[in-house]
Parts: sequence; structure tokens; C-alpha cells
Amino acid sequence: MYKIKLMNKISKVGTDLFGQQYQIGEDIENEDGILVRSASLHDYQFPSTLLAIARAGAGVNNIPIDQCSEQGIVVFNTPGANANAVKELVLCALFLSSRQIVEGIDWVKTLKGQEGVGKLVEKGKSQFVGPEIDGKKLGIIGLGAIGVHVANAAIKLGMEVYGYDPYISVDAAWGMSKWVKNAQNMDTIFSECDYITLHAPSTPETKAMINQESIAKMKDGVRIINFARADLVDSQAVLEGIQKGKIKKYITDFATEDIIDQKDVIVMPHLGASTPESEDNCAIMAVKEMQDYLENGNITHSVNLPSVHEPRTTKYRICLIHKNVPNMLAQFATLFANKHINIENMVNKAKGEYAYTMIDTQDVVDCEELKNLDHVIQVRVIE
Ligand SMILES: NC(=O)C1=CN([C@@H]2O[C@H](COP(=O)(O)OP(=O)(O)OC[C@H]3O[C@@H](n4cnc5c(N)ncnc54)[C@H](O)[C@@H]3O)[C@@H](O)[C@H]2O)C=CC1
Ligand SMILES: O=C(O)CCC(=O)C(=O)O
Repeated sequence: MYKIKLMNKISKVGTDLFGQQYQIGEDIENEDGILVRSASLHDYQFPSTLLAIARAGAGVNNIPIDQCSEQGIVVFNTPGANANAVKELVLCALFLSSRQIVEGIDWVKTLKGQEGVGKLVEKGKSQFVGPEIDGKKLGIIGLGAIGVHVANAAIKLGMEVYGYDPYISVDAAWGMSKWVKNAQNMDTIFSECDYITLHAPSTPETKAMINQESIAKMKDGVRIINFARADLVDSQAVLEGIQKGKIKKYITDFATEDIIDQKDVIVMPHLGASTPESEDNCAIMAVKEMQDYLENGNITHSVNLPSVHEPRTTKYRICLIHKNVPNMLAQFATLFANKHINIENMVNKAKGEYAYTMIDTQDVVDCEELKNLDHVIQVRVIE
């Protein structure tokens, strides 16, 4: 029986995929796996039983990745599973940033009870004029699953699109419209674009990338959209930019105390991925990743360990998480040889400081001896 703890509401379409051998719930203790959306795990005490965390979503800044790696906990996410949902809301944000829609709607509500609402509307509407996006320049920082979707859609809407991503993947580049201009640096985005949208993860490198200095390089009247994470933007610098008339609008999916009631700031309650389609997609992908790891040791879409996937052909599979240092495989092979256990298949891959080895055998091995080897973090036998 595997125990799965739910840290957020996860779509039933996904959790229903867990079979009879799973116990799932919010109050589970000593869990083998955690399913989470945006809940923070930074202060969560991981039980020694925990093998894997699956984030039903893209951003993993709510999970202490280094700590997980040190404890041999595999962390998965669900790349691209919510990208279309976010793209659609970013397109909405583009229009909200241009056309004073929210402000206009709020104003209409203030006319309740007044005589001749129709006439008042026609008289007052000129205060809510805003430009069309057709022909304007959009800068996209981060061309991953979401950035590429947004770029392609914006091209179709007639925008001139500039993209910046120093680590763009081959897949993302293949999926992107050829009309997207390759910005060699962020300054090109800042100096050229009428609209700037952020789609890079929260990392030490992206922290406060929108700040006083970068805002100073932007065009007057720039509109900034942030559906990535709050900490990519120095909100005080944005408020200052708005006050000075440099920034026309700031639209974000992340509520922080200082911006929620400010003029020319529109704050959404982290709604980017909140569609039934995206919630189902993320849950299904996260559950499948978790199941395949717990039952077969296979790793797909992990952010801290390499992708390893092998069909099962033997009675036992020994899964080892260890440091990515020389001589590990030789030590494993020697230990198996000394026990006269034949290795029928062995695969080893590394990601950064950590590595993962799967060894398939017909005979069981004593885990304690493997665990006692230097640099071995976790040993598990799957039958
Ligand atoms: N508002 C919401 O509900 C959601 C927000 N997100 C946020 O959006 C981010 C992006 O999501 P995806 O596109 O699915 O992830 P992704 O991993 O497919 O794309 C991220 C892209 O950012 C690029 N990047 C990394 N560092 C960069 C830098 N310093 N400058 C420019 N580009 C950089 C990467 O190379 C990658 O291509 C997530 O990390 C998450 O924080 C994601 C999903 C929903
Ligand atoms: O699960 C959610 O609603 C948040 C999605 C998100 O921010 C992400 O996938 O990074």
C-alpha cells in the first residue's frame, strides 16, 4: 500500500488513476508521496518515508529542492500541462492593460441609481480610451511552454513579438513562430517594447529583474504583465514607475499587500492555471509520474534527478539515488558480484550533483550494504 498526501485540492480525474494499492488524503502521515500545487513546503517536515513530490504545475519555488535532493526525494513537475490556460489569461491581461476595461466596468457600477445611465455612459466613456494591440511590440522574457504559446498567439493577433531566453530549449525553439524576433539581451526588450510579459521561473537570476534600473530603460507608457512569480518584480519600483507616468499599467497574477489597491495595477488571485482543463492535465501528469516512480522506479519530468525509463523484465529492481561522483557503478557492481547476484540490466544517469542508478536482478540484495556505501543517499528495492 502506498500513501499519498494531498497538500492542495488535486483534480479527481488524476487521483482516480491511483489504483487499489494507494491510500490518498490530506491527513495522511508517513507518506510515500506528496501531490501539491502552490502550497509552500518550505516549512514542512518531510517524513523519512517520503520518496517523491509531484507538483501539479510548472513552478517549483514552493518546494525546497536542495533539501529534497539531499534527502533522496525526487521532485516532479508537469511541464506544459497548464501552459494554454496561462496563455489565455495573459492574452486577457494584454487587453486589460490596454483598454481600461476593469476601470470602465468599475465606473459603470458607480452610476447605479442615477438617472439616464445610458447618456452618462456615452458622456463619460472617453476617460477609458485605450490603444489596440495590433501592430504594437510585445517583449516576452522566458520562452518556455507558456512564453512560446503567448508568442505564437500574439503574432496571430498582429503584434510584433520580441523574445528573450538565454536557455531556450530545442523543443521550445521548434514550436515557436518564425516571426518572433530573437532579442539578444533584456535591454532590447526594455528599450523596444510597448508591452512586456514575464514567463521565466523564479530563480536567483530572475529575482527583481524588473527594477528601477530596468524600468528606466523602458519606453514611456509601457505595460508590464507578470504571470510568472511575484519576486521577478520589485513592486515598489513599479509603483514609482506608475506614479511618474513611466508605466501605464501593471497586471499581475500575484497579490502582495503593497499593490492590491493601487491605481493602474490589476491583481488577479493566481488564476493563471485555474481552468478545469489545466487542473485535469496537471493532475493526470503528476499522478502518472508519481505512480511510475513508486511502482517501477522510472523518473520522468523531475527537476532534481535525471530522466530514467526502462521496461521491467526482472523480479527485482534496485533503485539508488547517490552523489554524482566517480566509482559508484564499480562499487555497486562489485557488491553484486561478491553476492553472486547477476545484474541483468543497469542504467545510470546524472543531473548536476546527483545521479540515479537502476539495477534489475532476479535475486534480492541486502539494501543495508548498499546504503552504507559512501555517497549513497537512498536505496529502494521494488519487487
Ligand atoms: N500564473 C500561473 O498560474 C502560472 C505561473 N507559472 C510560472 O511561469 C513560469 C514559466 O512556466 P513555463 O513556461 O511552463 O515553464 P518552462 O520551464 O517551460 O519555461 C521557462 C522558460 O524560462 C527560461 N528562463 C530561465 N531563466 C531565464 C532568464 N534568466 N531569462 C529569461 N528566460 C529564462 C527557461 O529557459 C525556459 O525556457 C513558471 O516557472 C511559473 O513560475 C506557470 C504556470 C502557471
Ligand atoms: O496550481 C496553480 O494554480 C498554480 C500554477 C502555477 O503557478 C504553476 O504551475 O507554476
